[in-house]
Amino acid sequence: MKLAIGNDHAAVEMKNEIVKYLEGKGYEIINVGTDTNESCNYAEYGEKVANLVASKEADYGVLICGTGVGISLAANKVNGIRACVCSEPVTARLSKQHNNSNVLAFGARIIGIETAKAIVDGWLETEYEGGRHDMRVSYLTEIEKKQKYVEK
Ligand SMILES: O=C(CO)[C@H](O)[C@H](O)[C@H](O)COP(=O)(O)O
Repeated sequence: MKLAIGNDHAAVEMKNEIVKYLEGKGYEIINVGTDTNESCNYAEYGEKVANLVASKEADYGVLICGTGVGISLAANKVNGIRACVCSEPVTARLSKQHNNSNVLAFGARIIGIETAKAIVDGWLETEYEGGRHDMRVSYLTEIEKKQKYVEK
């Protein structure tokens, strides 16, 4: 399975640990950066990962910033992306099971590395359940198609 991973300056160290952890489990990683502690814009990295997932160049995406919020907001601007910020594994599992999330986000300034690993494991191990959730998830795509308020 191919995973795209991106982060801002707040999460370089945690990203590196998560990449090492996931590579050790056999996942193929596309690291879009950033790889320096220089202050940057989380939105660029959220966008890069989201585009890799939307284009199917990656199966899933993992995003880390200070809180997970800014970078997930950016990812959710890309059509087809369902990015969820999670600070514990139960929400991460349910975001896949019920919401078919395709991007996982969390905050390096909010959780520790062991919680981050548990979140990633729970999310990657869980399958989308389908059934009653299908029409709800499909409606998210319908919202994307109906957009008419374009901010200039
Ligand atoms: O987008 C965020 C807040 O939701 C992230 O936590 C960023 O990493 C954060 O805003 C960066 O803050 P900094 O003070 O510029 O390091």
